[in-house]
Parts: sequence; structure tokens; C-alpha cells
Amino acid sequence: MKIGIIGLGLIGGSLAKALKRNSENYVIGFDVKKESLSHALNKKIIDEIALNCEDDFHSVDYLFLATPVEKTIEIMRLIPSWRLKENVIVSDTGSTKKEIMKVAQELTTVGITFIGAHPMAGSHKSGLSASKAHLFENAYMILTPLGNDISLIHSMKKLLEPTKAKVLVTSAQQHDEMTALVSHFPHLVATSLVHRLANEASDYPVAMKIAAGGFRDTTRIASGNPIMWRDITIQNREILLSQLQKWEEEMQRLKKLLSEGSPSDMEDYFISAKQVRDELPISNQGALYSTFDLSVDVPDYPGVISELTGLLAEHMISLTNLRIVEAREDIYGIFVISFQTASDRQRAQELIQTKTAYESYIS
Ligand SMILES: NC(=O)C1=CN([C@@H]2O[C@H](COP(=O)(O)OP(=O)(O)OC[C@H]3O[C@@H](n4cnc5c(N)ncnc54)[C@H](O)[C@@H]3O)[C@@H](O)[C@H]2O)C=CC1
Ligand SMILES: O=C(O)C(=O)Cc1ccc(O)cc1
Repeated sequence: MKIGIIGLGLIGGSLAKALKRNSENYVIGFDVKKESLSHALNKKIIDEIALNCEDDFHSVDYLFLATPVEKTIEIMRLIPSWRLKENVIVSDTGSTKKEIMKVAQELTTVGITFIGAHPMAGSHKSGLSASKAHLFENAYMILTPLGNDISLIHSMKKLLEPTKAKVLVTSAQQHDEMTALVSHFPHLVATSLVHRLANEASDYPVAMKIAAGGFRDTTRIASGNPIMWRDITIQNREILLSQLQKWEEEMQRLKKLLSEGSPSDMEDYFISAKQVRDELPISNQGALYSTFDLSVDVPDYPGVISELTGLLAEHMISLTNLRIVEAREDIYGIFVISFQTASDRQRAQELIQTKTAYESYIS
């Protein structure tokens, strides 16, 4: 297949790398950053550079827009004036879908087929340098088609096979409601917690320094790309405002509990949240649970487990558990190794950093 990708950042770059796993795929890329284009071509992430979008995508079967979502809408409005194949399928990778699918509906009137796509994987990092061929492995890829064209969904699924993502189909409305709950609103909460810390920093100058693992874990996503999150929150504003209303109600409930509740009411509040959190697919994978976990970002291929366990065994580092984490939504690595002590984990991380190309994280 010939595939065009506009926006060769974290997601567009990762998509290009994943699609190039199929040697029959040919990728033509465009980005406003010229250095990303030349880097992508030199590293064979793409096969060809598009110099002007009006003409240079005329031979592609699929065209993906992997730009911040407001930019995506601007580009979609330009597409009717471009020279494209008659049955090209246009798609995107945007984190919001309602506004994008409204413009997609307009495109059908000029004969352009658009199917929305959103990989539920990524990171707070951005740009081509953070892209990875295996970013989407085992993650959900949500498709939002306009109609019920099974053959269209089937061909998108086929194209996306090299990403090893798990495809889900929903409506744009459902997509935006669900992502508001699990991604967009948590992003606002994380960001507001950082603002709270910053606001108190003059009274408690040492607070920043002592911010421990919990604060860092809860607020990691606040380091995400501000332009990307500006666009997402503006496009999903309505649903986010209703989430904010429900959040305020939850805070009122908490306020009452804290001021009037008994210690056991308080404990119940934590217990019921812990039950739900522990049921999330990420944390019920392993038979054992250790606090000394190391996440290693590796492609999901056979052999990687023995490579890493062999390395640890060679250096006499004992591990207590191994697990492959299935969703990549709020984590970096997919291969999680648990250790009995923090010092075993530290030694393992140093070893993996020096002896392999895999990145590892303590979360
Ligand atoms: N970062 C993440 O974790 C995830 C992001 N997404 C979505 O994917 C899209 C891309 O996000 P990232 O790759 O993270 O952003 P990014 O900032 O890493 O990459 C965006 C790229 O688009 C380029 N660009 C901007 N305007 C352009 C234009 N007019 N024409 C051509 N290229 C242009 C930028 O130069 C940059 O290389 C966004 O819509 C985002 O909502 C979806 C899932 C996860
Ligand atoms: O950093 C993280 O864990 C993320 O939350 C990544 C992410 C960002 C935006 C999306 O639309 C989907 C996933």
C-alpha cells in the first residue's frame, strides 16, 4: 500500500515506523518541520518526502493526518482541492473525534471517505525523536467510521495489522465521552495539581524538592505537549465541562466525608477506590505484586524475555515476577520486571541501560 502521513511527530513517526514493518508498504511523509522530514528519510522511516501536499499525495491509498487536532481540521478543509486518488481513504490519529467527524461528514459530499482513528497509546514526550515502531503494540486503536461500511473497517484493520494494536469501533460521541473520562479530564486534574503546588511554592519553597513518587506519578502527564492539549480540551470542551461539574460534586462528597465522616468512612473511601484501581487491566497482570517494579520498553517479540532474564541471571540479580502489560495508555514500558529490593532494581536498570538499547523506567 502507499500511505501518506502528514505530521511526523511522536504518533505520525511511530505510525510510519510500524507500517514500514510490512515491506510492501511505501510511506510518503510531510511535516512543517523540515529537519523532521530529512531525518525521517535518512533513517528510512519514510520512503519519500512530500514537498507540496496539493500534488504529492496523488498516488496514496491512505492518507493519515497526525497533527494537533485543530490543525487536523484546518488540513481536512484543504483536502478537497488536493490531487488525490479517487478512492483514497483519509484518516487521522487525533485524540478527539466529534469535531473531526463533523468535517469528515462534509468531506463525503465531495466524495472523500474519512475514517477516524485514535491510538490509545503515547506519552508526555513529543516529536519524531520519541517515536517507536512498537508504540501501539497491544494498545487499543479506536476507529470512528461515519457509516457501517464493513469492508472499509476491514481494510483499515488490515492496514493497521503491523501496528499490533487492538482495534475497537465506536461512535465519535462515545469516543469523546470515554476519552474525556480516562484521558482528557485526568489531564486537567494533573495539571491543576501542579498549579496548586506552584501557587504554594512561595510559602513552602522546599515542597517542590520533596515532591515524592506519588505526586510525580499523578502529575506525569502534565508534562505533555501544551499545544496538543490546548487543542484537545478546546474541542472536547462541552463534555469536559460536564466532567468538571461531576468532579465538583465528588469534591463536595469528599469535603463532607473529611469534615463529618468517621475514620472508617474515610477508610471505605480509599478501599472502594483501591478496588476499582486494582481491577484495571494494568495492575492485575502478575501473580505477585512488588513495589520494586521496573518497566522496560521493548517491542513485543518472542526472545526478548529470555534476553533480559538471561542478562539478569548472568549478573546474579534475582527477580520475583515478570509480566507483559497489555495497554500502553499511562505507562511507558510493556515488560515489567519485579525485584525484591530497590537495590536489585537499581542494578538491573543500570545493566539494561548499558547492555541493551531498551529504555527502562521506574514508575
Ligand atoms: N502524544 C500522544 O500521546 C498522543 C497523541 N495523539 C494525537 O496524535 C496527534 C499528533 O500528536 P503527537 O504526535 O503527539 O504530536 P507531536 O507534536 O509529536 O507531532 C505533531 C507533528 O505535526 C507537525 N505539524 C504541525 N502542524 C503541521 C502542519 N500544518 N502540517 C504538517 N505537519 C504539521 C509538527 O511539526 C509535529 O512534527 C494529535 O492529534 C494528538 O492529539 C493520539 C494519541 C496519543
Ligand atoms: O502519557 C500518557 O500516558 C498518555 O496519556 C498518552 C496519551 C495522550 C493522548 C492520547 O489521546 C492518548 C494517550
